[in-house]
Amino acid sequence: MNLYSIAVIPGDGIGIEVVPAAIQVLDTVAEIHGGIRFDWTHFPWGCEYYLQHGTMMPQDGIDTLKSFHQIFLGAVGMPGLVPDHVSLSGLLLKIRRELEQTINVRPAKLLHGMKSPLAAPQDFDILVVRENSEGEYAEVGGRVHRNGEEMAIQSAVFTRKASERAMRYAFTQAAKRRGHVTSATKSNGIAYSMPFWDDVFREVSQLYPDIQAASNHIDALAAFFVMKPHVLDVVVASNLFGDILTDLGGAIMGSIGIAPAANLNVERTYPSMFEPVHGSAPDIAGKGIANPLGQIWTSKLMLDFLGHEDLGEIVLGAMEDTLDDNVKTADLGGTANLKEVTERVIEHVKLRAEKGVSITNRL
Ligand SMILES: NC(=O)c1ccc[n+]([C@@H]2O[C@H](COP(=O)([O-])OP(=O)(O)OC[C@H]3O[C@@H](n4cnc5c(N)ncnc54)[C@H](O)[C@@H]3O)[C@@H](O)[C@H]2O)c1
Ligand SMILES: O=C(O)C[C@@H](O)C(=O)O
Ligand SMILES: [K+]
Ligand SMILES: [Mn+2]
Repeated sequence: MNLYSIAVIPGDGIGIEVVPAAIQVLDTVAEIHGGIRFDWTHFPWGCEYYLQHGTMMPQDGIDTLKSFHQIFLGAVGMPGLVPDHVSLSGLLLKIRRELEQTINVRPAKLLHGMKSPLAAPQDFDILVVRENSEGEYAEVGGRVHRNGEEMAIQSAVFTRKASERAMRYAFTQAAKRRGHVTSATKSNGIAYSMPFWDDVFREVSQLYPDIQAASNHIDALAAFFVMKPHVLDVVVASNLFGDILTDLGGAIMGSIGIAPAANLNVERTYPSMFEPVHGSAPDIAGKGIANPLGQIWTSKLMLDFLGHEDLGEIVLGAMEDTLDDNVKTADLGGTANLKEVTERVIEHVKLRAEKGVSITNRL
């Protein structure tokens, strides 16, 4: 029996609703497999915790997380009660940084049964590799003259090490896919960091002569996501550009509510963290109508990272079966609630397993 100890941080808003849904799916998959089990340990960290304790997580929170295999997180943020820069930097960004989850992997592909808001999309399958440790998110800067003519300075940090690491990861992924990497740049407007990013990209691309490399300015690339997403394979981007492109990726898939993500510690020195692209969605929280598919697809990414790609495939297949049945939440134009979608996904996981779609053959 392979036991995976997972730290669970549902967080805030719909995180508290979608995380248990995905856990149910993972427990079902584990039961069917028979040789793996998940041991879930829940941590009530988030904005409510902050309002009680004055911190988003305990002082030794990071050390606590280090003893787990992986982290499964929902979303962080209650902007009405805690400023976003306080909540995100005290929990989400702190974990990404301190556990050296330097790469954020975010797929955007047209699933069976999904309707894209694009009028006539060709099949697309994009993998965005987002640099996750520095760039525009670096904690360098400050605010001065608070009582007078206030000003703020925030510097972006681009190191060769982190840029190269994200790019190498992107090329490695492209080699397993359609062999194409597009770099998001903005060297026509940002005169130091982006030309540097481009130089590193050129150097790294020379190490992978079989992979086609292209560079596009972020503004044009954003338009490509809408006009011709099918031409893109792997996209490598800085922290901020990757953030923006992946909400757009969710949008062209049909809803940000289905977009998955993985914050990877590629060296596996510390746990990685699996959490969907979307946030805590305060506008729909507590109503049981959030789309659980982003969190469920995210659980597939965790299965993949744990080496159970066959199980991950079943989960994604069961999601597509559910969409094909037209069992959809309101963000997808449907009338089903979170519970109904989750139950249908679980049914399809079981059906796929019964049909022997892959589990037994591949064990
Ligand atoms: N990784 C994270 O934890 C993360 C990511 C993004 C935003 N946030 C935080 O979440 C809060 C809200 O941010 P926001 O409104 O900019 O982004 P958001 O992703 O929470 O919501 C944007 C829109 O998408 C909808 N949506 C998102 N997920 C959905 C789902 N699963 N099902 C159905 N609809 C869904 C919401 O209802 C909303 O209309 C803020 O505090 C923000 O900082 C956290
Ligand atoms: O900016 C961030 O990284 C927070 C959130 O928007 C996300 O995409 O995870
Ligand atoms: K999230
Ligand atoms: Mn985002």
